[in-house]
Amino acid sequence: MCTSPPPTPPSRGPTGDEWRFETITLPCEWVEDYHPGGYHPVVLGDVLNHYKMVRKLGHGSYSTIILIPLRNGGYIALKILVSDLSGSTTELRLLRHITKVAEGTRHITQLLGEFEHRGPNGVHKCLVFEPMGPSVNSMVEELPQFNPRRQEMKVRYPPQMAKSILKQSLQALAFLHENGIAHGDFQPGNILFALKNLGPTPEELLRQEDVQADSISPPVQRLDGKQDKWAPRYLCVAQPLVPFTYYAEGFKVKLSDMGGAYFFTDPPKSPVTPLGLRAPEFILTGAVNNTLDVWSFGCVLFELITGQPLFCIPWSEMEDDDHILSLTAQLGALPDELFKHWTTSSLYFMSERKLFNCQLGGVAPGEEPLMLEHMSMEESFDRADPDLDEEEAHKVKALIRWILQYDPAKRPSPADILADPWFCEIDVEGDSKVTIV
Ligand SMILES: Nc1ncnc2c1ncn2[C@@H]1O[C@H](COP(=O)(O)OP(=O)(O)OP(=O)(O)O)[C@@H](O)[C@H]1O
Repeated sequence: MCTSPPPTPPSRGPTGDEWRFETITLPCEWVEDYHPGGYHPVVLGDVLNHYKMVRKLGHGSYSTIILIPLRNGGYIALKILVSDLSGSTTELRLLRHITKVAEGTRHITQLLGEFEHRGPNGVHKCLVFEPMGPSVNSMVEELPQFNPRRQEMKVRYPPQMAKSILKQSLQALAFLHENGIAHGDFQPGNILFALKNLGPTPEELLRQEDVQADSISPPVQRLDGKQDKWAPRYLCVAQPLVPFTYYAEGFKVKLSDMGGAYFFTDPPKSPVTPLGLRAPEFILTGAVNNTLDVWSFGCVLFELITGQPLFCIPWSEMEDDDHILSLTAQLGALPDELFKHWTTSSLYFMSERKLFNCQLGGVAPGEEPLMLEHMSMEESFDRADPDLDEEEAHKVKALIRWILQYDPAKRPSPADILADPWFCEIDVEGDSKVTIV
C-alpha cells in the first residue's frame, strides 16, 4: 500500500470515480460530502469552541445539529453549517433580524448565539439554538398509540393535535410575513416539537454512545486504505430527543430552518420549497410572490388532517409535468394565463385543452395514450377518511380550497387564515399575545 498522504479532495460533491469511501448504509449524511467546503467532521466527546459535542440531533443538506451540555447546566443545539455556505448565508441575517422582535422566539427556534470554527474543511458558521425535539414529520411515529404498530393503523395525528400544530405553525408564518419575511421551506420536517425542561437532565442520560451505541456507524474507511483528514472517524445516526419531548395537551411547536427564508423585498431566484408543496405559478413561471408559503401551508393542512400528502411527486425528469397533472386533476383546470406557460402541455392536452394522455413524457411511438382515474382534492380527502365529523370535514375542505387558489392575489394571508373560525375555536397557549392585522 502506498503510504503517501492522499490528495486534497475537490471542494464540491464528487463524481462517481472520485468517491473516496466504503459505502455506509445507515441513515446519516452522505460520507462523500465530507470534503473542503462540506460538513465539519464531528467526533462525539470532542470539544468545539469550548462546547463538548455529545449527541447528534439531526442533519440536513447544509448542516449537522449537535447537542451540547453547558457547564452551568442546561443544553444547547449547535447547527454547524457546511463551510461553503458560511460566507453567504442569509439564514443568519434573518435570524438576527427575528431575534430583535420579542414575539419571534415564541414561534421560531430561538437563536442564542453564533461563532465561526475553522476545521479541515474550512470555516464553518456555527449557530447556537435552543434544543428542540423531533419534527412534526417524525414525531407522529413516536406517539404511544402507534407503538407497537399494527398494519391497519392510520399513522396520523389526532385531529386536535393536528389542528394545534397547524395553528401554531400558521402563527409563525403570520409573524414572519408581518415582518416582511417568507420562510421558503414550510413543511412538516421544519416544524419542531418543544421539549420538557432538559436543564436538570444528567449528561449520561443524553450522550449518544450511552443511549444508543448502535446509532454509530462502523469506522469510515477510504477505498485506498489511507487516512482521511476531511471525514470523521465514524458517522452518527441522528438521535432526536424523543423521550424528552412534550406532546400532551398544551404542547408547543416552533418553525425552524430559516435556511430557505428570504425578505419579500429580496426574493431568491430559486426557492428551496419541497416539490409537492410548490405553487403552480412557481413551477410554471418561476415567479416568486408573497404567497408561496401560503400555498405550502394549504398542502400541509391537507396532509396533517388526512395523514397523506396532497401531492406526492416522486423525483423524475418529468416531475414538474407530474405535479401539474396531479394538481389539475385534484384542483381543476389551470387558468389560461398560467396554462400558456406550460411548454410541454401538448404531451397531455389536445389543442382545445382536452386531456388525452397522462403518460409522463408523452405517448411513446406505437403506444396508446394512458388515461388515469382522477380524484378531486375533496374526494382524496374523504377517501383518506379523516377522524372528523361530516360538518368539520366540510369546513376543512372549504378552507383548503380557499387557500389553494390558482390566482396568488386571491389567496388569503396567514393572518386571514388564522381569523377563520376553524382556527379561532382552538386555543393554543398565549393566543392573546398574537397580533392579527
Ligand atoms: N434546535 C434544534 N434542536 C434539535 N434538533 C434540531 C434543531 N434544529 C434542527 N434540528 C434537527 O436537524 C434537522 C436538520 O436541521 P435543518 O433543517 O435546520 O438543517 P439544514 O441543513 O438547513 O437542512 P435542509 O436540508 O432541510 O435545508 C432537522 O430536521 C431537525 O430534526
